[in-house]
Amino acid sequence: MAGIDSELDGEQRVVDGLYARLDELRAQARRRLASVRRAGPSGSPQNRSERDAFATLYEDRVAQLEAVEDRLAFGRLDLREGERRYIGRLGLTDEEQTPLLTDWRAPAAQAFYRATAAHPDGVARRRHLVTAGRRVTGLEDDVLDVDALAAAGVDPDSLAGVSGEGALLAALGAARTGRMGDIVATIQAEQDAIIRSELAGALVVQGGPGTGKTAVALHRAAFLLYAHRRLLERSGVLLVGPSRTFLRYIDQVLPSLGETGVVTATLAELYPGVEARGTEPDAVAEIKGRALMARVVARAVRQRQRVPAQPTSVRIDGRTVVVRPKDVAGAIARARRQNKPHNLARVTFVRDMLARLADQYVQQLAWDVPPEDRAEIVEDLRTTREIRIALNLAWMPLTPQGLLTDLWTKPHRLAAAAPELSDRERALLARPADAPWTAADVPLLDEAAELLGEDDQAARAQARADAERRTQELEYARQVLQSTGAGDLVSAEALADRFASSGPSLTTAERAAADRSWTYGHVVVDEAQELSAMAWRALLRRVPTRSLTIVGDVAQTSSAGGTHDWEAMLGPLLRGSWRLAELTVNYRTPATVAHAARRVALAAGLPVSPQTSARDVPDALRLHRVAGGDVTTAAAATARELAATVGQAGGAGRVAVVATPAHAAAVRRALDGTAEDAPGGELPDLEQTLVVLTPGQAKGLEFDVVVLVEPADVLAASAGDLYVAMTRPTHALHVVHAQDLPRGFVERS
Ligand SMILES: Nc1ncnc2c1ncn2[C@@H]1O[C@H](COP(=O)(O)OP(=O)(O)OP(=O)(O)O)[C@@H](O)[C@H]1O
Repeated sequence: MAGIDSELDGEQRVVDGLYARLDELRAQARRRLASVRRAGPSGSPQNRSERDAFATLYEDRVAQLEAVEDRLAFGRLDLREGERRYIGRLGLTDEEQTPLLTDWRAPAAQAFYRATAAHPDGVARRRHLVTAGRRVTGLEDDVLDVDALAAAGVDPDSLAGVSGEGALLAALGAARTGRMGDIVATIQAEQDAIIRSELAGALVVQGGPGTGKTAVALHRAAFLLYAHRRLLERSGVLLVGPSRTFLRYIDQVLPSLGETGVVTATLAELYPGVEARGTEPDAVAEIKGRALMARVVARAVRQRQRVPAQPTSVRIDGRTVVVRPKDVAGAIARARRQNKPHNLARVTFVRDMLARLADQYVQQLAWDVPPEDRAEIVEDLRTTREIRIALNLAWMPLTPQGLLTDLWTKPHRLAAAAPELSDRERALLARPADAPWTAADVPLLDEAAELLGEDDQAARAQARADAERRTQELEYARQVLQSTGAGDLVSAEALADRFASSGPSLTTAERAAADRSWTYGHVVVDEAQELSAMAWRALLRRVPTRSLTIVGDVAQTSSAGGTHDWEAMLGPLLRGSWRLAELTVNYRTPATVAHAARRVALAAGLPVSPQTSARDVPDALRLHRVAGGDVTTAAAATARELAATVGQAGGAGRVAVVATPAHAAAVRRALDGTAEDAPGGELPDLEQTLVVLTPGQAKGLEFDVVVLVEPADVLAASAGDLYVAMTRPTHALHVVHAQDLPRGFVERS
């Protein structure tokens, strides 16, 4: 024991030293920030923008250093050659640039996650440091090379971790807080391989519930930003999640890993300027998500380029010009040959038609028209109302919203554009003109925007001017960095960005989120099985390099437009060019519950991935049959009781009731008397001890205890939903039911 105690003391001294250095760096960044702020609001505009840029820079640095307080250092590697390396949340060096702490993402840290006794990778011992605040409370050693340790004179008594819970099991059993935490101290080898997988190409990560897909996706984003900082800082990383609630659940993870610049969005938010608040039946969303809708939208656009049946004669200054169907057909054909988006090609069409009409006009004059007068004639024709109307009817300028509204509200337009759909399917798509946009409309708007284009002449001139200004700003930023010596904190590019945005300060993330045509350096998609073919098209447009991390589970699919087969969905879109990685260990759900969920999913025919559970918990599956009485009242009572015992001092411990929407509303009423202020609703607050959710809302989340209401009804809606609901708890699943349990729920002996 004395050996362990003195080891603990030794580690405490090291950790104290690391925190001291962290405090020093924080103080330094705060001092720099204060001195920039003290400079006051005077000076030339150039000075001011420089000062603002530095202020933001130091603010970011202070925030970053604050975010790494918890478990700053969590590991140590003793290499065979005798070197010792501490692993932590970020890299630290002393004033002489001697390394004190190695960033977990650095190549030098990789062995911490990967080395095994069979493949020690030069490591003699791996040590996990368990800390509470700044105190080292425990150690756990993996001896990978006994001989090397003995040769180095290590006292076997000083080896820790033979007793006590491992760092991983401690993390898995900890009470939940309603916010996802990082797993940086306990990343497992199969996860690490995915996190550090190369940037290029599309990587699909398939894994059952609780295998760490979300955790891995987030750590991978942080890793890629570290390993490819220059590239990704400018182009940005987009993280797509299934709902706002989910994005809120995970929003602490990246900052705790020192990264704040990732754009997060749901698919419904992907089209700037459109808030998709509407809801619609799954059957409607499914039709809108089909790949053939790309053809429908394209056809709808082409059908707005039309040759009139009759000529239109227009009198102008005593002469007659005729908009002839033959001319319109010729002008349409020429404009189409340009292969430009509709609104841009329209410019060619109009120019061509006006030239033809001007020819007619000139032929009626008794004299030769000089070129400068001809331009005037063209202008007169262009501004003549009847001609404008005739040309618009032939080639209408369109907005994506206008085009789509027309399709949903005018049955004849939809019938013409979508002959592939049945009458019943087209009837399903009909809706009133003032109905709000839905999430499934968003990819269609995006598709339309792509085909329609905008008249971008002004935008292109602006882009040229911006490029010129940028070159100057970059040069200036380089000079500033040279003279201030702040090059260790920021690149010239990042500083130039800050100069450029001295008005409202826009980061790469903000600019990317506001720009439909922004292309990201990397896109991470979570719960990717839910995306429809049209959603994928919209997403892939934002990452032309196809550098993607796609994580999901094809057994958990609940949306009708989603997929149960990665190859079927992604094969055609990525032309077969994607690689698959699988996660096989369930870190969340106790084995008993995981087995029950698996049996139910298999009985329902879902494509369940094989997995093993990292642990089991006694009494993890509890069945409550309600004989007489109401199942939702019984569920509310059970949940209230559990919340009282699960909620812990310090605020940890969470209970969720998961039920169909109708049952969820009833449970909420039973809990609080009114539906309005009951826990849950549209945007549930996951930090409450007790929350009521639908399976869709619970997707991707986890709780200490889950109360599942009437699984037969959940199954009737979607087998994927039941699988999701059953796999949310970290400790226990309580099932409250009046009907028989679905097949597979109870193991037959
Ligand atoms: N290596 C690890 N160390 C500690 N905890 C881990 C590790 N891997 C996963 N976990 C934990 O397991 C739980 C499940 O992880 P996560 O939510 O990422 O799984 P998932 O595969 O996305 O699940 P689902 O498909 O249900 O959404 C989380 O609490 C996560 O922190």
